[in-house]
Amino acid sequence: MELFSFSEMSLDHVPSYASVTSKPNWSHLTNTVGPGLVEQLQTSLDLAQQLQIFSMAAGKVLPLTAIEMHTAVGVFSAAGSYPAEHEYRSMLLLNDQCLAELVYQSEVQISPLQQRRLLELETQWLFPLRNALVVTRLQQLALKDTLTGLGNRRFFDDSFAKAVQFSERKQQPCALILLDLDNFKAVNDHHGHHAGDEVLLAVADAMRNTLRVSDNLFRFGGDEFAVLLTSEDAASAELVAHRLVKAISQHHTCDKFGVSASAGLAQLVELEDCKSLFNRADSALYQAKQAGKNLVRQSAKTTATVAELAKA
Ligand SMILES: Nc1nc2c(ncn2[C@@H]2O[C@H](COP(=O)(O)OP(=O)(O)OP(=O)(O)O)[C@@H](O)[C@H]2O)c(=O)[nH]1
Repeated sequence: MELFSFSEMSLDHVPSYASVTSKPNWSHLTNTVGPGLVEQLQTSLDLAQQLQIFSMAAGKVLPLTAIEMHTAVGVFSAAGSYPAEHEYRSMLLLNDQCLAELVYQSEVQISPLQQRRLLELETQWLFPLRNALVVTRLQQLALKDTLTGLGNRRFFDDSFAKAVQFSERKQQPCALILLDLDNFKAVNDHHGHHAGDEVLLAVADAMRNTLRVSDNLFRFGGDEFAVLLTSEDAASAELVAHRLVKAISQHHTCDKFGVSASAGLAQLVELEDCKSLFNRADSALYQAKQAGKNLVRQSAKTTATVAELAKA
């Protein structure tokens, strides 16, 4: 069965948005396992928090070591989950749609009676879960570039500020790579906008395939992209930048249209702010373009450079 999918999600799929957000009538639901679960679940629209609330109730039915929830908007694990020998899977269905699949793990065999009691709990979760799924998906859509599915500029600004703050507090490395495609305008001019979009999708694919995690990839619009690296990933940022540039130029679609990418890289230095780090990566990108394109240039990682840029 298909997971509750938002792929073509518009609010038309939901009978009425009001019906999703307004309080449903719970009277038909059995509440034999413990009062208050529905109310507790309704206090949050955060999927991870709802899973946590649910897992506490489920833990009273039997000793569980893990609960994992698979949804169309991601996979979530209850805090402290660890694998065990016995597994039980259950689909959370609402109006013939699968909202989620739950995977329970336990050191002991899960009996039919316990399965039934878990089902009673799951039933109480259906409406709060659907609400949280809708909200999460809308939040995701607001932060994603519609063409490539990468994070958009808004998401970047937010993530960038958080990453810089985190790195300064923890004294950990943080690096920013800005990429701009080379000769992209010619694709639009000679082959049409559709071919241009195909190239942008290919670039996003090449970038995703190059990096371990893709939630730090962004498209600013046009042919500009950014990669935000923190902790140990930031230490190997130069290597990553070279890999990205190579992966883009070697992607068969980019190769077909003669498109490559130039990259500018900057590593955060002590007491530096977002603006300065961004400006240094941007200057390095400019240098890569000037030096002949399809290249990586790195901003000198010195506080003197930062001071000079701040003065400029
Ligand atoms: N197909 C497509 N084109 C876009 C999109 N957004 C912006 N563009 C086009 O992207 C092009 C960007 O132009 P430039 O960066 O100046 O072109 P370039 O040829 O890459 O220039 P260099 O960086 O000097 O190599 C313009 O032609 C825009 O119209 C989009 O979403 N889809």
